[in-house]
Amino acid sequence: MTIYDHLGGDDALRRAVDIFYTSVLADPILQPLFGSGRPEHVDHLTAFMAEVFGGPARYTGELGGFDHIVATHRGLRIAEPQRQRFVELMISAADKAGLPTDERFRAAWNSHAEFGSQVAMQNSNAETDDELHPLREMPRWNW
Ligand code: HEM
Repeated sequence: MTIYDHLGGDDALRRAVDIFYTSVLADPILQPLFGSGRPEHVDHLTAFMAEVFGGPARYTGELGGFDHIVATHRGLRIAEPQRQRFVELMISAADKAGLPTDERFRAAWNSHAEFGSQVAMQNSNAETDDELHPLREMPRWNW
């Protein structure tokens, strides 16, 4: 079974991402990066994470794929305290959304947040293509 199926599929993932995004927009450290928010963010982040966790590849097929997510983060200049807060809110969204609590799933969820936020932060601060994170394709999380 994929991580995506284990966590409850699209409904459960979307619920967690929705809670996460609401908490981001209410957070004094993160909100300045996100402004007043974008209505499509929850859908796009849900699609991205679904694909990473073994669900449908809609982010690659319909939403611009990996190159687009790199481009979106470039120039944001994410700082380490913002990256850490992002991870904390992602972890707490899993609790609030009632996602499974088994250690194996939570380790996957948390490590994805940690890794993805490192990639996003590096790409957000890259001034040349050489400074981008070496990851060049959608990551895939497996058990
Ligand atoms: C696991 C780590 C991350 C993932 C999976 C991720 C994913 C995404 C996705 C899917 C989008 C929307 C792009 C689109 O429209 O297709 C996005 C946009 C954005 N992300 Fe990230 N991101 C991550 C980390 C971060 C971090 C650490 C920050 C800042 C602390 C950040 C800040 C932003 C901002 C400001 C936008 C643009 C606003 C928007 O499109 O709503 N991201 N990210």
